Amino acid sequence: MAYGQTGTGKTYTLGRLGEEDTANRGTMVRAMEDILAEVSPEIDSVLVSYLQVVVRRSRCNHYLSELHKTLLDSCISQFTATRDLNCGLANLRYMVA
Ligand SMILES: Nc1ncnc2c1ncn2[C@@H]1O[C@H](COP(=O)(O)OP(=O)(O)OP(=O)(O)O)[C@@H](O)[C@H]1O
Repeated sequence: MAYGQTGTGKTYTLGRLGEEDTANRGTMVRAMEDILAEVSPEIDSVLVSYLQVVVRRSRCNHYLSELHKTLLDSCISQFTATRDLNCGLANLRYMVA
């Protein structure tokens, strides 16, 4: 999990692929590597979901508690879900105006 102001390095820390040097891989990519090393394609299936929360105003605590309530109530309809059909990655995006 990463949180912070825009441009502070969340994607850099979590998502770098490290295509030229594996030492540069991000945390999320390393975790996926470990998981995929343990699965058998014949018998296992792996589902990946990704939740992105965008808070546009400065009253973060108010919106984060709203999000917490939403998650507890399982109001999934408030999320915009997109799915990359090529890789199966689900991107759940919760927008707070
Ligand atoms: N530790 C770091 N070393 C070098 N460059 C960095 C580092 N962290 C971030 N950057 C660079 O800073 C820029 C912004 O980083 P990044 O896109 O990861 O931010 P972010 O928090 O994910 O932003 P947003 O919330 O807008 O998606 C990128 O060009 C990234 O390469």
